[in-house]
Amino acid sequence: MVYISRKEHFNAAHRLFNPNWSEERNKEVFGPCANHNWHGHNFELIVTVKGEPDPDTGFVIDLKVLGDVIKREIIEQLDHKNINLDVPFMQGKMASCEILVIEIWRLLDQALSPLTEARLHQIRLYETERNFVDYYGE
Ligand SMILES: Nc1nc2c(c(=O)[nH]1)N=C([C@H](O)[C@H](O)COP(=O)(O)OP(=O)(O)OP(=O)(O)O)CN2
Repeated sequence: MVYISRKEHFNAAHRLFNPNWSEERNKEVFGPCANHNWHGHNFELIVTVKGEPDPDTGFVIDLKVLGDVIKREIIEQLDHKNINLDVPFMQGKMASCEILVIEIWRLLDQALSPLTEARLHQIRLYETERNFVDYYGE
């Protein structure tokens, strides 16, 4: 089994805000990311798939295909967008990196399944240089 990864990048804005809470409660929980404090991040997205290398090509997956799928399904929807307002798959959801990575997995899994026998293994999403989340579809 070989694990192979592709890194992509997007810039997006968001705020952390629970509409069921008061502004005071939002401020208490989410601090400077809450309420009307819209702000942006330079996200790094690292997608790892796993599989056996094809004997004819030596590829688990063509990295060009993987990159194209990530760009089409994810980057085009998120880059230079407001995650809370502009991104259909995040409507009604909290714009945390945990929820974002779960939704990214769902979309990539759907898109990759018909194209390849390789399977998603891990998605790592950096929200800042120091804050990142890993998801394994569990
Ligand atoms: N569990 C989570 N906690 C936090 C999330 C999140 O998505 N899940 N998000 C944020 C903020 O959006 C952001 O990640 C934090 O920004 P910031 O404090 O500016 O992070 P930095 O690493 O750049 O800042 P330093 O404080 O200088 O390390 C908060 N929490």
